[in-house]
Amino acid sequence: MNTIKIAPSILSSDFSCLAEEIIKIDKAGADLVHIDVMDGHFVPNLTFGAPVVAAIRKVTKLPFDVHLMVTNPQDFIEPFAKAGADIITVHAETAPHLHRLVQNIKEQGKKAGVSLNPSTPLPVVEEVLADVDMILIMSVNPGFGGQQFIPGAVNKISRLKTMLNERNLTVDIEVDGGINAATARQVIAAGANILVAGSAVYGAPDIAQAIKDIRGA
Ligand SMILES: O=C(CO)[C@@H](O)[C@H](O)COP(=O)(O)O
Ligand SMILES: [Fe+2]
Repeated sequence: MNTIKIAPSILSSDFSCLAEEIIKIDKAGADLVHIDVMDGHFVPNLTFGAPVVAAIRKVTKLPFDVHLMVTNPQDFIEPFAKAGADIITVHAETAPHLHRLVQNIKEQGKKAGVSLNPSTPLPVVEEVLADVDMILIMSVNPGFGGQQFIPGAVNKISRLKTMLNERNLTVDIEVDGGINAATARQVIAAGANILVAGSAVYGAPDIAQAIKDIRGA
């Protein structure tokens, strides 16, 4: 659990050459490809659908970390699973039947993640902690890349880590939004082990160095 994984978000990549942008992070040492799926409803933006994921599945063997920011995640689990997702994360705010959704993801043979917006309290996931593979703590309000890190995420990660330790559970803690070498240091110290970074990776002059700096923070 101590290995830090870096998941560059292709939201910050150049969509006109998406395949090359993914090959670039693969060669630069990324551990996962973070794919932000936005529906223009849960969040004010539109991004990728399952056909895009199926198309880019051909260009890399890196695991696909699909972050579903959609109002009706139950309709998208199977399409994204079939398209080649490895981890499927749903937002707790979109899911009155969160336990069922987590089971649906696992029935597809995929790892199940649950995400929390900055304003959503941790106890919302307490009852599914034993069922999930990953909790994604949002450190920005979802919808856009390039936003500023919300410092309250650090304490939230620490409290989640304590909840997991108390229950003797091994669950990945992913953090997403405003991650760079400086904020990475804080979230790693708090207990996060998967770090999403969009603009800090794709906006860097040397992508491999940026990944190295975040991992080593
Ligand atoms: O889910 C989201 C935004 O909603 C993220 O995955 C962003 O794409 C992260 O971008 P940076 O904050 O790292 O630029
Ligand atoms: Fe994301």
